[in-house]
Amino acid sequence: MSDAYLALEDGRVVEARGRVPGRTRGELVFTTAYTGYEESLTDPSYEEQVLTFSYPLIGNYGVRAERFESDRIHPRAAVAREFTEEVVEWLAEEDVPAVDHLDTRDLVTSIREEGAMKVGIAVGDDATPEAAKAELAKCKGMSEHTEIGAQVTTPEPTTYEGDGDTTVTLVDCGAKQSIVDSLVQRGATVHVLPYDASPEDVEALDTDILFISNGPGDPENYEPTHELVDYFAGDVPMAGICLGQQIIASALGGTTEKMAFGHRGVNQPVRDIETGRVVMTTQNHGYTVADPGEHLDVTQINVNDDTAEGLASEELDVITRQYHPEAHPGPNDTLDFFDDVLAMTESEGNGRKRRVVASD
Ligand SMILES: NC(=O)CC[C@H](N)C(=O)O
Repeated sequence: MSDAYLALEDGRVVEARGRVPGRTRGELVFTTAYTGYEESLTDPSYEEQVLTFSYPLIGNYGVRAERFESDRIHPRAAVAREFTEEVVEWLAEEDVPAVDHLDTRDLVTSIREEGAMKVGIAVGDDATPEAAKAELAKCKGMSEHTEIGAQVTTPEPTTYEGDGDTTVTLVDCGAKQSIVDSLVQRGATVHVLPYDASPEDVEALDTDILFISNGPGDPENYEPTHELVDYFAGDVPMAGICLGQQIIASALGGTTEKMAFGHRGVNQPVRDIETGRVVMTTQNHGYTVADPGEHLDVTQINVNDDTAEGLASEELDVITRQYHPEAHPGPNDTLDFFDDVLAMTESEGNGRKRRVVASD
C-alpha cells in the first residue's frame, strides 16, 4: 500500500512515497535544473503548477532563505526522485504536498511526449487513487486561472532605493527578487507596483523605465498590465522579462500561444541574431510569443526550437527577454541585459516621445 498517488490527465495513476501530506492539483511541469531548487520553489511563475525535478536528488546543499526569490513556495506540490529531510521540512512548514520515490524519468518522458498535463495528488495515510482522481477532476487549465496576477502580486507599492539617478517602475506580476536586485545593484531606484496599477499610479512616479516582470499563467489574463503597456508605449522606454515579454508583445499587437511542455531549466541555448553569439540561459515558461506584431523585431531565438527569446523596438524603446537574465538559478551569462535596459534612458527622446500606440 502506498501513501501517495498522482492521477495524471492521460488516465494513469502513479504511486509514490508521501513526504508532505495533503491533497492538491495543478499543471504538471518539469525543470531540468540540477541546482537552484530553493530559487525555483520560490519563483512566483510556478503558481498553480506541480513542479517535477528531473534531477534525481533535491536538497543536497540545504535550504537557505537568502536564496529565496519571494516570501513563499509557489508550486502547489513538489515531485522528485529523492528529497532530502531538510527540503521536506521546509515544504512541510509551508504545507506544500511533496512526493518522492517514483520514476521521475518516466513522468518527464510522458510530459515531453504528451505535453504539460493536469495532475491530482493525494498524499498521506488515508490517500487513495480515487482521492487523487477527485483532485484531478477539480483541476483547472492554466489559462482558466484568470485572477492569477492577484495571487502573486505585491499587496502594496514598495520602493528599493538605488544610489544612481534612474528610476524604474517594476510592474509586479509575480516578480523574482533577483530582478529588483539586478537593477538596484546598477544604481536604479526601483518602484514595485501591483500588476493592476493604473497609468496614473505610474505617472505619479515620474519613471524613466517601465519594466514588466515575470509571472505565472497565461499572459492574456493580465488585462490591466496590457493597458499600461498600451498607454505608455512610445512615451516611456519599456523592458520585460518572460511574462513581461509576452504581455508587451501582446499589448503591442502581437500574439502569444501555449507551448507543448515549455522550457524549464538552466541550460537553454539562445542565439542573438545580430551578433551570432550563443548564451546559456535560465528559463521557466509554458507560453511563447507566436507573432511579435508590427512594432517589435525578434532579436534573439532559442537554438533548440527557434522560439522568440528577445524582442526589441528602436522606435518605441523596448527590449524584452523570454528567458531569465537575472539567473538565480542558472548562469550569469545574460546579466548585461540590465545594463542595456538602463542604457535606454540615454537614448534619444527618452520619456519624451509621442505616443504612437494609443488605445483610443
Ligand atoms: N517565468 C515566467 O514569467 C512565465 C511566464 C508565463 N507564465 C509562461 O508560463 O510562459
